[in-house]
Formats: sequence, C-alpha cells, structure tokens
Amino acid sequence: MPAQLIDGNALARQIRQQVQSRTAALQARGVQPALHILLVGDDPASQVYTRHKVNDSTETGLAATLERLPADLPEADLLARLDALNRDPAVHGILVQLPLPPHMDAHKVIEAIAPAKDVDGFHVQSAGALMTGLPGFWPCTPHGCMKMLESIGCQLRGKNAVVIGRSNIVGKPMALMLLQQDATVTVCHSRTADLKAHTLQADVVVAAVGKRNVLKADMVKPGAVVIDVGMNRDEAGKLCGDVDFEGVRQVAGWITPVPGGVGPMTRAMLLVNTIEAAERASA
Ligand SMILES: Nc1nc(=O)c2c([nH]1)NC[C@@H]1CN(c3ccc(C(=O)N[C@@H](CCC(=O)O)C(=O)O)cc3)C=[N+]21
Repeated sequence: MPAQLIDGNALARQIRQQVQSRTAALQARGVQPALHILLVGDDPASQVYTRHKVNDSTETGLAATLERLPADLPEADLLARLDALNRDPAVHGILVQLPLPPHMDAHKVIEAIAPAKDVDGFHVQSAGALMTGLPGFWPCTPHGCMKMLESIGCQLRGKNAVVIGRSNIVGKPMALMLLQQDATVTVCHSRTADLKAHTLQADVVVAAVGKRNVLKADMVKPGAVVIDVGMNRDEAGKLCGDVDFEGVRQVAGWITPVPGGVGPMTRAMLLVNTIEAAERASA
C-alpha cells in the first residue's frame, strides 16, 4: 500500500485561516499587523518567492510591503534601512530575502534585524532561544515540518528521527525541534559514512540537502514518515525534492510531495511568526 500524502497546501490553508482570525482580532483593537520584505537585486527566483509572500500576507489581512533595492546597494545603506525599520512601530516583521548580492555579509545583515521582528528566525538570538527553549521565533521551514508531523498525529517521543542536512536554516533547527519533542535525533550530512544504515533505523526522515534522490526506496524503513524539504529541478525543469518520490512512496507510511508540501508550509509559518510579532508588540 503506497504512503499517504501529507498535503502541505491544505494544511497551510488551515493555518492561514487561523492567522486571518488573529489578524482580525488585532485590527479590532486598532493594530494593523505588518510585514516588511526587503529584496536586494533582481534574482528571478527571489522575485517570485517574495511576490508569493506578499500575496499570502494580504490574503490573510496582514499588510505586506515589498521594498526593492538595487543589487549594488552599499551594505551600510541596507544596515541603515534595517535600523529605521527596527525603530518603526508600524512594522512588526522584517524579512531580508536571501541570497544577498556577493558584496554583502549575510550574517552581519541578519544580526542587524531586531530579534523581536525577526520573523524568519535567522538571528543568532532566535537560534539561541530555540536551542535553550526560551520564547523566540522559530525558522519557518522546520517549524512547518513540525506542524506537518503534528497534523498526522505523529508521536515523536522515543522515536528515531534522522535529519539529512545540517544548514543553519533547516537541518540544525529541525534537529532541535525534534529533540524538544523527545525524539532520538541523528543528523546526517555529506560526510556521513553510511547514510542508509542511519535512515533504515528512522521512524521519521527529514531530507534537507538540496540534491535530488538523496533518499531512495531501499533506504527507508517500511511505514516511516518522510518529509521532503528539497526544492530542486529535474532535467525536464520540473520542481522536485530530495526524495525519490515514486520509489519511496511504495515503502513509507507518510510522505510530503514537492511541490505542495513543505514549501507552502514555510510560507504559512512566516505569517504565523508575523502575527505573533504583532501580538507581542501590542500586548
Ligand atoms: N529570508 C529568506 N527567507 C526564506 O524563507 C527564504 C529565503 N530568504 N530565500 C529563498 C528560500 C526559498 N523559500 C521557499 C519558500 C516556499 C516555497 C514554495 O512555496 N514552493 C512551492 C512551489 C513554488 C513554485 O512553483 O516555484 C511548493 O513547494 O509547493 C519555495 C521556496 C523560502 N526562502
């Protein structure tokens, strides 16, 4: 029996409805929740992604501003712009779309965002809050993956979870979130000696590498939950994940599709963080 699909579009729609009612409640108190997106340069994919984020926001009643800045903007000017947005009480969430042009230091730019407005959850203070269990913004992609696990009633306590990938924005925070739910977590990566030996033991696998076919059917324990964070293109130019979907779905118990899986959930969690930021600021 093939795996059941975890429908990211449907779950994201539910989450957007929840955000919409929280937005309405704030508006009734005279607060208009607002997200400010900075897009530096004209990377075509970034233009598409940021347009999606603005549309999602306005659909839920959040005010979203997309500010486009030239690719050759001096880094100091971007930092000054962030300083002004940090001080602006009408702005609750700030997102600097990545990647930034090569002359900018992304770390430095992210650290210039006020942690209270860091709706991406990329600031070192946000990362530290996640690690220690203090309140703070969680990165949208791994948070969306946790919501997907929750939606199927996946009990993580005592389960083996394998995260493939160790990036600061997905792999590492994902491992911490799974650990917080009492899973036994293994983080695998490009230098892992025997990936298959690990994934075959896993009740939950999260693939977040950015490379096709990292996880194949013979690497998956029957009935496992497989979350595919990958966002790649195949030779036909079609969007695909890190998981060999057709193969793995014959073995897994649950699987997320690409597109229509983690991607829409990432965007939904950005809205959740933004309404949360607005609620905290006006509490
Ligand atoms: N500061 C910052 N924050 C980000 O969160 C961020 C970023 N920079 N830079 C780029 C990546 C990429 N990312 C995606 C989110 C959703 C989809 C998504 O919704 N994908 C759809 C398909 C969209 C399509 O058709 O191209 C899906 O999977 O169904 C894709 C990519 C957020 N990122």
